[in-house]
Amino acid sequence: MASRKFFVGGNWKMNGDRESIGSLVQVLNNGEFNPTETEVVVAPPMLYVGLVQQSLRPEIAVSVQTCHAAAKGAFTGEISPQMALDVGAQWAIIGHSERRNVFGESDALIAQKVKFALESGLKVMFCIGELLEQREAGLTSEVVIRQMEEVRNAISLAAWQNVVVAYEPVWAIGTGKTATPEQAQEVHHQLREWMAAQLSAELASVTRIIYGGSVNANNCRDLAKQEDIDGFLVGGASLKPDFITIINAQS
Ligand SMILES: O=C(CO)COP(=O)(O)O
Repeated sequence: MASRKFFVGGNWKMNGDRESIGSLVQVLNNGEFNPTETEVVVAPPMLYVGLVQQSLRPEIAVSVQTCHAAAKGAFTGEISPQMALDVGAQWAIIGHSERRNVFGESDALIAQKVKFALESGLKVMFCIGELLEQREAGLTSEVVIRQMEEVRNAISLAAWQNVVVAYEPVWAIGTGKTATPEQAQEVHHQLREWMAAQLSAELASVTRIIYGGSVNANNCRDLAKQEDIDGFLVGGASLKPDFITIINAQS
């Protein structure tokens, strides 16, 4: 098996204020983990990205939670990859289910955003995942593969080296209902097979596929044991000291 560096992202979503974010940064700065074994990235709300970047230990990278597919211009409320890079972010989360389902971002728009972010020099946590009714209708593979295809059609093969794929079943996000290790492994394995067939055997073996959806300090170890689960994208638990336990899930 190819060695893929374990990857743990913390998606803080629209949570926190200066005080609580300051405390969380202290927890992260004091937490023990081995940066040669695990890559750690946190995504604060946009307004705090620069502040977090300045106060956080350098072994933890900073991400934005979305960014637009243009460098600048008349896009009220948006930020560009260039701005993210300017304040020290190295990553963007793109295609999160809340962007897709609450803000109506289409597969096509998300593919454009992934393309533009990568071309601008950001690395991308690209999120995919099915709704509960899609899972119940047996459409999980079809949905996640269609989401992958949009991005495959938009970016070059070389660009995939800066992509981490985050499988986040929508029914597991913020619900306390985690996919079982077997359910997650099944989808991750299908994604890796799709990559081998549609991208290359090399990309299939090196690309990290991480799981998101109610990951916590109790369930992370069993999930991390699965062959095709290369880490996590964590929401609620990334706001707590539990995040340090999750970072160390594989050690
Ligand atoms: O959406 C998520 C991470 O991006 C997952 O959120 P929860 O861990 O709160 O379920």
